[in-house]
Amino acid sequence: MVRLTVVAACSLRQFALDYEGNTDRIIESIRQAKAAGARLRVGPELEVSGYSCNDHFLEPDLYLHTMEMLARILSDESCNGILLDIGLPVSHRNVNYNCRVICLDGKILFIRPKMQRVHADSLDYREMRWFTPWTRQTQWEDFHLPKMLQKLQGSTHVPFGDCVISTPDSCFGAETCEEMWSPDAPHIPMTLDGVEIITNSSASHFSLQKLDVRLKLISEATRKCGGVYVYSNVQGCDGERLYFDGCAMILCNGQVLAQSPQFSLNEVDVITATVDLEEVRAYRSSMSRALQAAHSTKKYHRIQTAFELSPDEDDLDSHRRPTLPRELKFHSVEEEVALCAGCYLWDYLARSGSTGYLTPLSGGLDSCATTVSVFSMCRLVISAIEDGNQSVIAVVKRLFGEAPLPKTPHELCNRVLHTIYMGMSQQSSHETRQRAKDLSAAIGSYHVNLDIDSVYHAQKNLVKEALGFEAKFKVEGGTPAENLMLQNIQARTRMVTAYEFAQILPTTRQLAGGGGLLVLGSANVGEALRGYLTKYDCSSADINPIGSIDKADLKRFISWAQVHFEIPCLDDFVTATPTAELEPITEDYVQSDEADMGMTYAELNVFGRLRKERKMGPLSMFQHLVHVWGKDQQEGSEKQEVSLEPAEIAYKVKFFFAQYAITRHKATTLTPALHCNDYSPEDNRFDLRPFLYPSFWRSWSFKRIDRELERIEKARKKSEKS
Ligand SMILES: Nc1ncnc2c1ncn2[C@@H]1O[C@H](COP(=O)(O)OP(=O)(O)OC[C@H]2O[C@@H]([n+]3cccc(C(=O)O)c3)[C@H](O)[C@@H]2O)[C@@H](O)[C@H]1O
Ligand SMILES: Nc1ncnc2c1ncn2[C@@H]1O[C@H](COP(=O)(O)OP(=O)(O)OP(=O)(O)O)[C@@H](O)[C@H]1O
Ligand SMILES: NC(=O)CC[C@H](N)C(=O)O
Repeated sequence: MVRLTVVAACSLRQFALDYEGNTDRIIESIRQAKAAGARLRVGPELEVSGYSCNDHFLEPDLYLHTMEMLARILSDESCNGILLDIGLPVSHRNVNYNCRVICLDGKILFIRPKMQRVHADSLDYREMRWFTPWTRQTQWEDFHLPKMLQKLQGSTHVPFGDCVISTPDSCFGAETCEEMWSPDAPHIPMTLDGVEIITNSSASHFSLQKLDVRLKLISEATRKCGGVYVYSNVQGCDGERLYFDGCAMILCNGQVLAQSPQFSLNEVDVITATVDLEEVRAYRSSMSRALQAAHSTKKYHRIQTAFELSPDEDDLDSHRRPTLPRELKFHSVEEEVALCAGCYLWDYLARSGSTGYLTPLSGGLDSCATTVSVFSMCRLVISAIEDGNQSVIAVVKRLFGEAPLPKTPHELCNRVLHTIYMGMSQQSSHETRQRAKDLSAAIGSYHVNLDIDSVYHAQKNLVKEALGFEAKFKVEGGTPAENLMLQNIQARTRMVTAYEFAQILPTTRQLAGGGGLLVLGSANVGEALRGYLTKYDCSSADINPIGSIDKADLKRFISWAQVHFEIPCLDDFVTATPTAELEPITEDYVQSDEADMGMTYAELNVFGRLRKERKMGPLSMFQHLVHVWGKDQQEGSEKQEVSLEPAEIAYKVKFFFAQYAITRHKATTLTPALHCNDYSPEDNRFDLRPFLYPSFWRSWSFKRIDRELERIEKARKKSEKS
């Protein structure tokens, strides 16, 4: 026996506060879902307002406008004939909720608010600041419709609460994003109460290799409970540092049936799958499950509708077949960096209305990675143009004016990307200057090669003239203060010069589109964590596509791009020693990042993850690393490359925390960075900490490390004696 139904999940390129654009995309997705024969369409979380409205969620205007947009969808007859699960914020009895409105044929069936304890509120989410969770499981009450909806509804109230929908042939229930991630996930009591289809409306951000976790959670849910899972997500940059990586999915009993692209420039991606509800019933028919279901006390109020999910005529339709399981498509870290940064940069360019980008290109790996991210964007855009993507074409037309549309990524790159090398005769090597030139030539960017010596000397002379003091570099016998001042003149001059050229280049090149260029930053996550950057230098920019990515991943990305983007000169960037080139190069001295920082990029990665993701203070980090990096590694454990004495580890941990505390103030002014890693130290959104610390050297936690070190060394001596 079969009972077939077609369900649809969407990835929509929503944009915070773009009410009309968002509604257009919702209606288009409904149209596409219907055209594919779907009986149920699920959209992303808060799709009408956009997810990242932040404190706008506290404004009554927003609730008015989302209701106006809902009225537009309900009164659009082309949206009839399909069950709709739409995400929007709703104010109920003066309390704001993050809701799903379930509708059919121009009427609301019920409103389901996001539930107790499972509002997204960690890392980069702040939902509890704007929304109140619905705390009463399986309970509901009447929602008083605003006047504009009363007419359409033909009544004044609809149910509001933790209910499910019962159709003549099945039952579906909604959980919202984070709810699935929680140990108390609603899909468990729902499925034990006979709900066969779970819809999930998400705004789930991208971070490297996270898709695997997401998929595991959904497949676990349906493998354990049986059932169909229809997962929808936002796509693109909706106005914040987060990139939402789409990838709508439909699963049945733990197997993937359909997946939309994880990285695409499409406005609307709709996927559908034909599922056999009888397979769900058969999967669930075990005594153990039946006993648990019988014991479950959570019984959901069922909102009845006469609308069938699997009309008989569909089963008789000889064309309709259940969708076969498939493997989910995953990308490697390198591909993820290329695609995510490329898509994000395109959204930023398109939505900011800017004319293009400018990258200060130093010949080092980081600014190379930022530059190649823009080239990746150009590749994605050209392929979207070839696919006839109208929204992309409209933006490219704005950028090209009367000129014909570009045919290659290089042509597009020449129009939108400007690279600028700002050398100093004594400090800049021929190699870095040449690498910058070579990369620009390989990707087609508009390149400027200049020297900033005259500005540097003018600045330096201010001190000489005003104070009668001639500052010297360390290698010339200067003090650390002099050395720093001279380095920072260069670093900050580069920032001013970058903005100057970003402002004027579109005029000198007579570019269409108006306005200036956006300046891109390229400080990586390790440098930000260690504070190895000059405050308000060229690391200060408008947006930083690589700010939450570590050096090792950037290296992998560039090595990958060398092959896949066919840019042979990238090899030179990967093999070069990272250097700031702020101090004069002499016969026996070349400035090096890792020597300056007193730690390696690899160590910074470890410290960063332990500090943020594993929530370790100095003492726990020391204790943990003694196990991981220590000489006495556990038998049977994977042998680590590092093998250090406890005293060396104690020193490294202390040194890291001491430097971190001294330079933490720089995190307050970091350029907004595309979020790719959950250990990003950008304190503006992800990592809320003080920026004025007492000295760690005299701290109680460091004294505790000393005491612990003493204990370890005593224990070791004792065991050596015996
Ligand atoms: N607690 C506090 N709260 C708020 N602000 C505080 C502060 N302490 C210092 N400051 C401010 O911060 C300033 C010190 O920071 P900053 O000016 O960055 O100076 P600083 O960190 O001392 O030096 C920058 C270092 O970054 C290195 N570097 C590495 C790689 C690249 C680049 C580059 O520029 O390309 C530079 C450069 O070699 C140098 O060693 C102080 O002069 C003061 O204005
Ligand atoms: N000679 C230069 N010409 C143009 N831009 C520069 C130059 N030196 C530094 N910059 C810019 O300033 C930023 C910070 O400088 P820094 O020396 O810290 O580089 P970095 O973070 O090590 O990056 P990279 O690996 O690109 O050199 C660089 O990412 C780059 O954008
Ligand atoms: N909007 C949400 O509830 C998202 C939270 C969830 N942890 C995620 O990253 O997907």
